[in-house]
Amino acid sequence: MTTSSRPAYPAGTVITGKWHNNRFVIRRVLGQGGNGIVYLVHKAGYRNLYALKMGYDTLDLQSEINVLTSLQSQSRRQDGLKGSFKTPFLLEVDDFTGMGKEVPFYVMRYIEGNPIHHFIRRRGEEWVGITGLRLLEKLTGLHRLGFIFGDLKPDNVMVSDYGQVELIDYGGVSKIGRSVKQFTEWYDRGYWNAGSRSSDEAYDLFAFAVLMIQLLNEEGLKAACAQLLPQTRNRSELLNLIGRSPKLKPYALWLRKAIQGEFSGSREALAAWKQQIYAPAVSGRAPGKTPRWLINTFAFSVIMLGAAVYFVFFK
Ligand SMILES: Nc1ncnc2c1ncn2[C@@H]1O[C@H](COP(=O)(O)OP(=O)(O)OP(=O)(O)O)[C@@H](O)[C@H]1O
Repeated sequence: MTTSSRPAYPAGTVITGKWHNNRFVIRRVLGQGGNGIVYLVHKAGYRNLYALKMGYDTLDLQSEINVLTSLQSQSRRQDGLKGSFKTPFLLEVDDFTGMGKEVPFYVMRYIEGNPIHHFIRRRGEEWVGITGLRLLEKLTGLHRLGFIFGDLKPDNVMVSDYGQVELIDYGGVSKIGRSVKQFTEWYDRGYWNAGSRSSDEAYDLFAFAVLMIQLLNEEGLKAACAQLLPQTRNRSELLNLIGRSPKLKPYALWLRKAIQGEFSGSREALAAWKQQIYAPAVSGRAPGKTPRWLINTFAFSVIMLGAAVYFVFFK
């Protein structure tokens, strides 16, 4: 993420929308990136928490808003989509007059959690299989709507304490068939001279594979990037890395296919990932397969989360 330190509004500041007149009270800064500042807010008079993104540049934020609006209207039209693509992510779009100028902002669902690399560091590498699965499901949902995520990187993947995965920062989302809008070197197919920067499902799958390599062998990935010149960088470096890393072994078949662009699409890739992580672990031959206790723990966490939501909202 590009971090710039622009002045942020302090806690307690009330952001009043020019057009809808809704008032949002800032609690704290959640994060700051190249496109804007994201605040944790609550709507005045209510307890529910939201994330409010204030853009530096009207055009950049507007294109992000257009993508979110389009995603939302398409997911409403498509039946059969599960999970967060059915629950609205974008809640409000407005302008705010502050510090002598008009600033665009939008309000979205607050995603409570930690970026995936922090989550894995804290909870252990055996969580890679299951969080990877949840992330692939999100990407597949987006692909079904006709978009690719584009700028897939650990900072844009949040994982809750219950192991649920959410994508944030839709600034890099583009329609399938167009050019990739925003990318980050390591995860970019073009950076590895492994394909074009056109928006296809394989682009996201490539980035997903690099992200998995990073989660399980960051040092190896760093070394590969540091040693190579831009013109000598190529996918065989990644393939070698996959072959050399014992921790990547259980995922090697899948990762190779994604790096070589051999999946017909994300649905096939998702099915293959599922098969790989749910295959019975053969002691000594498949280190790192998602253990049965973890699958059960994850299922239990989801049930507990459902129960907690039920008691908070319906009791
Ligand atoms: N919906 C959300 N819920 C919780 N935290 C969020 C949410 N959206 C963004 N954040 C936090 O704010 C940070 C910056 O947000 P975001 O990545 O959208 O900004 P950006 O300017 O587009 O960043 P980049 O420079 O990576 O493109 C994120 O890394 C994350 O920590």
